[in-house]
Amino acid sequence: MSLFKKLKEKISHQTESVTAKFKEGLSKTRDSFAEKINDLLSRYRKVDEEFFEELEEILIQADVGVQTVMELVDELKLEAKRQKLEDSESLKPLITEKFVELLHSTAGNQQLNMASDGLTVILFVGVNGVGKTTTIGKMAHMFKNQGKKVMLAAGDTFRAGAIEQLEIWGERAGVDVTKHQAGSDPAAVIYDAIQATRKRDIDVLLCDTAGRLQNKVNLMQELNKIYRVIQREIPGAPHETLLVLDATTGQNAFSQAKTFNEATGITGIVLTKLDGTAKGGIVIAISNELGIPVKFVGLGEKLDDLQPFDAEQYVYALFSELFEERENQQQSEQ
Ligand SMILES: Nc1nc2c(ncn2[C@@H]2O[C@H](COP(=O)(O)OP(=O)(O)OP(=O)(O)O)[C@@H](O)[C@H]2O)c(=O)[nH]1
Repeated sequence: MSLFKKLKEKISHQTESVTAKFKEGLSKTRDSFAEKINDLLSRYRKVDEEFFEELEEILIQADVGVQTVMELVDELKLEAKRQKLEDSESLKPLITEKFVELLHSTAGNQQLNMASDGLTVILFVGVNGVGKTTTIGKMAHMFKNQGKKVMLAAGDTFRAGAIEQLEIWGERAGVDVTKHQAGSDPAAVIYDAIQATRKRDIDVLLCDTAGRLQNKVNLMQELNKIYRVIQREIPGAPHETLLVLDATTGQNAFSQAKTFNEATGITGIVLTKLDGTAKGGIVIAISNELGIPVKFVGLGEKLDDLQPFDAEQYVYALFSELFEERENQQQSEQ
């Protein structure tokens, strides 16, 4: 069975709408990526050093990350040699396979860690403008659809407008928001929110925080205080600390991830605005080079555009047209 068919089979257990979302959300990346790879394949019948160099270039341009690209291409070269693959066409399934392999081996556990009993607390960190508030709103909607009772805590008391913005998302998702006045202590907001969850039998508490990267010491102190409050109230919490990163910022996302990871232990990444970039290869670079799993991706602005990250769906969305087109072409030539 061709790799493409295997991939298709693997994702067939999911609903078509998820496949469609990934395809639509990754259309910019696919368009530039697929076009370049198609062009490469048509120019090189036989693979040689130059072919691999050009492939490296394409992957780096898609923000896959230099270190990851080197690893990937070295493995491809070795595997091509081992399997005695010489024509470029036969290398294509191998490229896809390596992408999936890499994502599986480095991405770690993509499932959200939820409390086995009682309240699950999820902390969101990240700089302003990355889509943190939007992500919290989308996630509230997702949990609500799963039948869970959700509450939001307006822990970004620093940025003007952040509390109101969270309230708007709370309304949209139909969930309550615990808030204090702007400028108040974020740890106190989160403490109050935890007390409120007890009265209202809440399953999941999603906590916003301020993203003041300019001052790492402040950031650390603030987050540590929040942690202490949460841990004292709910043993084992927070169950997740999710770093929200904007895919369109490319390499900037890396430095943010490094700083936040030093300031606090990140358990997962939410990569937003993947639909807004042609450089969607950043997912691979982030999971491979930072060793932190990408747990969710933002594929659009609507409430249901936040999707659990799925390596197969991602690779299928990037490569399916390329495969389908080529397979159809080959069939019509036969
Ligand atoms: N296309 C697209 N837009 C997104 C996505 N996620 C967020 N956005 C948009 O990004 C913009 C910023 O998002 P916000 O959540 O308002 O960001 P913010 O409030 O500055 O973020 P924080 O300060 O991090 O809370 C908004 O216009 C969102 O609609 C996504 O996955 N795709």
